[in-house]
Amino acid sequence: MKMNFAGRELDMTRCHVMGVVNVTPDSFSDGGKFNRPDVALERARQMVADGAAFIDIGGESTRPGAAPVSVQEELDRVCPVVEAVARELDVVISVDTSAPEVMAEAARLGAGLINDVRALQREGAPEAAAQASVPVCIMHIQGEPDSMQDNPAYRNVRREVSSFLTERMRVAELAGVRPENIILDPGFGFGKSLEHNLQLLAALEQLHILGHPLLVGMSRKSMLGHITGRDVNERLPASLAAATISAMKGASIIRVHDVRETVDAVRVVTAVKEAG
Ligand SMILES: Nc1nc2[nH]c(SCC(=O)O)nc2c(=O)[nH]1
Repeated sequence: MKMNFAGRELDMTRCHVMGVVNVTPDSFSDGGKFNRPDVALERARQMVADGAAFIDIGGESTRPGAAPVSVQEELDRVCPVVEAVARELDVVISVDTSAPEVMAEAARLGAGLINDVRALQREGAPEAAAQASVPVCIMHIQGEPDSMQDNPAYRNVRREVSSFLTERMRVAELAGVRPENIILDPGFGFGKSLEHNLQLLAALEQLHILGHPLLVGMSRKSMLGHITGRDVNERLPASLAAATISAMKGASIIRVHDVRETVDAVRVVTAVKEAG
C-alpha cells in the first residue's frame, strides 16, 4: 500500500524509520541540543545519511510539566527548520504539532506528514489537516500532556485506544481528511502506565484491523526505563528491542532518536520477513 507524502511515495507495507529532531529547549531526551536551525539541519542531514525516511520536527515538548508554547513561538522554532530541510534533503518532513496554524504553515513549506499527538482535538485542527492535503498521524492520548501520567486508568486499554482512534478518524474524515491519508498510533507513554504500554505493544498487530498504517514511538521513553532501570541516555538497547518487536508486528513507521542503529534492526526484521 503506497502513501504519498507531498510527492514522495512510500510503501507502507514496509517498515520505515523516522528520526526525531526536537527544536525545543526542554524535550525529555535531547532538549536544547537542536534548538538552532543550523544545528537541527545538521542533525537531520546525519539522520537521512543514516537511513531515515522521515524527519519529525517538533517545537513543543509534550513531556509532563513542560512549559506551554505559544503558536508564534512554535512557528518560530519549527518553520526555519522545515524550510531548511525541505530545501536540502530528500526526506519526508513530518511536523509534530497540535496547532492548526503550524500544520498549515509547515505543509506550505514542504512538510509531507502532520503528526499530532493530540489526535486533531484542537479547534480547527481537523480542518487544517484536511486543507494541508498530506497524510496525518492520529495518535491516542488520554488527557493532556501535563497531567496524563498522574493516574492513567482504563477498563480495557486495547479496546479504549481502538475506539478513541476510530472516533478521531471519523472526525478527521468529516472535516475532509482522506481515509487513505490516515496513519494511526497507540501513543506509548501518553496517558498510560507501564502495564498499559506493555499490553498495547503485545497486541500491536490487533490495531491493523482498523485498516491503516501504524506509527509507533517508544525511543528512550520512561516505559523502557521502568523495565530496565536505565537512565534516558542508556536506553538504546531497550529502544532497539521495542523497535524490533514493533517491526515484527507490522509497524510501518518507527519514531526514534537513534536512527542508524534502528535502521539496522529493521533491516534484520525485513530480511527475515522476506525470507519467510
Ligand atoms: N506519533 C507520535 N509522535 C510522538 N511525539 C512524541 S514526543 C515524546 C517522546 O518523543 O518521547 N512521542 C510520540 C509518539 O509516540 N508518537
